[in-house]
Amino acid sequence: MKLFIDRLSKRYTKDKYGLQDFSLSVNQGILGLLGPNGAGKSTLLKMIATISKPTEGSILLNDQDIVAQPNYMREQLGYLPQDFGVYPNLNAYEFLNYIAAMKGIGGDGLKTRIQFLLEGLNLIETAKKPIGSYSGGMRQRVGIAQALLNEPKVVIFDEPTVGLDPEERVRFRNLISELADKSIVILSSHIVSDIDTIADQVAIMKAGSLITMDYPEEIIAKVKDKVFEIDIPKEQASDFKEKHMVVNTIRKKEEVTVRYIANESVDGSKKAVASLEDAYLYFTKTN
Ligand SMILES: Nc1ncnc2c1ncn2[C@@H]1O[C@H](COP(=O)(O)OP(=O)(O)OP(=O)(O)O)[C@@H](O)[C@H]1O
Repeated sequence: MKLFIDRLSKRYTKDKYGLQDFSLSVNQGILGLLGPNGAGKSTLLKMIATISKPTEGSILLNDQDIVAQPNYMREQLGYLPQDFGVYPNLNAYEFLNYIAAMKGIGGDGLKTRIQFLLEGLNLIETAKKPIGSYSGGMRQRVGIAQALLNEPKVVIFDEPTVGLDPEERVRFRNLISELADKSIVILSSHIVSDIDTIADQVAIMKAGSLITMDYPEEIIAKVKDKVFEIDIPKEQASDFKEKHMVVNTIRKKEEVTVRYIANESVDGSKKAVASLEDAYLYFTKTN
């Protein structure tokens, strides 16, 4: 599988671009798309999912132009949109069978597949109750299940972990890791911890553009000499925050430990081991 995106742009109004001049190439595995609100993640994912058309540029799946031939993508696609809607009166079995019918999936394997997904997503116990009675996290898991019904070769999840508790996140990760051996999986989030343990590669976006894309360890390496920690009196913390790019502060009894990013450290600081969170902040705040 190979997805190739070349100079893709989406213009919403005369001078409003949701995405501009965006290029990337991915093969099998998990790509984590990170970016703050409004970065253009959903705009990009909708175009890859053939829900919306680019203003400029091309998207090729295995060298096939999917803007001109969206069915080539649709046949192989599993998509969880950000605003996933459900039919509240259907239970999970009925809903998944309905989606399967819409997608033209049937045959002997369907029942087993639905059972496998409901088990993998911890939905078996509630699967016979109407979806309208589910919590937000449970609905999200039904959304994940519907995207995986057809054993897709391209899986697109727009903010999949919204509403999932830590245990469900682990289940989700396990399910996705298995998929990624054979498929291209693209996940978006604005929360670094949702992405960092699962993604093979990470793309950081901001204001409709790709800032950087690489293996997580390579992205972290780019900030490895720029992350520091310093203990300062509590009353100096807000002044320090104004002058430096602060990642977080840990309050102690008398003082606070401030983690910050800078090209040169302040006297009294010690170097910290950089994380993807640090790199994300660095790339989205300085570029
Ligand atoms: N239908 C639309 N019409 C006009 N502008 C839009 C439309 N959809 C998105 N935008 C704008 O395009 C930009 C990118 O939005 P997009 O939803 O792709 O970002 P995002 O990274 O997915 O953000 P979020 O995490 O908040 O969903 C934003 O400035 C947004 O306001």
